[in-house]
Amino acid sequence: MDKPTVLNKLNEQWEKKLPFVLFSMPNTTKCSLYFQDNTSLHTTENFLEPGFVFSPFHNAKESLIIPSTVESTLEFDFAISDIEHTQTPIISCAEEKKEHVQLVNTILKKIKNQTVEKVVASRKKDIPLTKLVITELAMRLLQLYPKAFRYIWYHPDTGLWCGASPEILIKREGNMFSTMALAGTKKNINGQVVKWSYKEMHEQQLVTEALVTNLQKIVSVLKTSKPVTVEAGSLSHLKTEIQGVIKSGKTALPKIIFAIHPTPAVCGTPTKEAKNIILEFEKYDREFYTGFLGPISPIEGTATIFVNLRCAKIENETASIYVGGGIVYGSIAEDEWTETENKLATMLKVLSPFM
Ligand SMILES: C=C(O[C@H]1C=CC=C(C(=O)O)[C@@H]1O)C(=O)O
Repeated sequence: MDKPTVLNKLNEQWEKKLPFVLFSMPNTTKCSLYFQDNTSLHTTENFLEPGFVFSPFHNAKESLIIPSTVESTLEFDFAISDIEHTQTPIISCAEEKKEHVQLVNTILKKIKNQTVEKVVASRKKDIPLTKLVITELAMRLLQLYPKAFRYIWYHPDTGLWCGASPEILIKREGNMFSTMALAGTKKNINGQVVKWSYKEMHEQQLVTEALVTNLQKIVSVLKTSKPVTVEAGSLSHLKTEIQGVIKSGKTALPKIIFAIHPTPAVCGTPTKEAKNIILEFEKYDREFYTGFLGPISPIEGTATIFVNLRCAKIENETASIYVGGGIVYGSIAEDEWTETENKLATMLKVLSPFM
């Protein structure tokens, strides 16, 4: 299908307030659009039906799905052309900073008295938009972050979500799977090699350990790489790749997902205690941020599911951008605030023409 036809369909769905999801896999220039001609809200528990699943951070047992059939799928190829790389100044808000610093300090107290070892503290930043052109949003997202998993999801019951995620939760093909432990954040400075501190390496190591421990129950072979530095937009992270073979090829995808979700890259460790702290002390509902999403292939046992990071929700001419960071012993509240400010840049760059 050609690009104008697919973008016209995207526009039509958006104008008529009908559900759709547009996405592109990392390092590809192929873009898919799944759409519905009614506003039914579909859910899935077994992830067997082909489509695009969308799950919240909390209470993710029932995932939303936009089913994909031949009739309800369009695809096009695009070029990574020059796009205006606007740098949007971040307008720091003293009140928001105070709140986030308070949250980080509360978590640091919990770490000190050994209730938890790590908690991911997050917040949302609301930005008024003047106008939103859905096709332009799509093309900016696709072209600005070619290495990320890029998506726009819309359903009248959830509102519009979009993002450029650097993190795979699970990639499965038959009984082979891979995942990654992604944590630690530094802002890229031209020409400088990133140096990681002990605190950042420890913060990332906790994610690797939790993934390995939780996966050991359902896999027969498990291989982990050495941590390496990877770029995600204007940031760098530490990443360990984990690959393996699932004990029984028939193990259902949700079983694998729920063995690891939510990982300490988005929640903390131990999981239950970290999640309770998040639900009690974060002053907002994460909804789909730090949930998971991605396409389930019609080929049984094949799916790539991502973590919903570097994302925003757009509703009533306001974009809410979601950002967070891992807190461990030795974290400094002021630095954690700066890290979340730096993470805002990913979606601010996409949204800048609409602000
Ligand atoms: C929770 C987020 O990032 C996670 C992924 C990479 C690095 C992270 C960190 O350095 O804390 C976070 O664990 C976010 O971007 O909102």
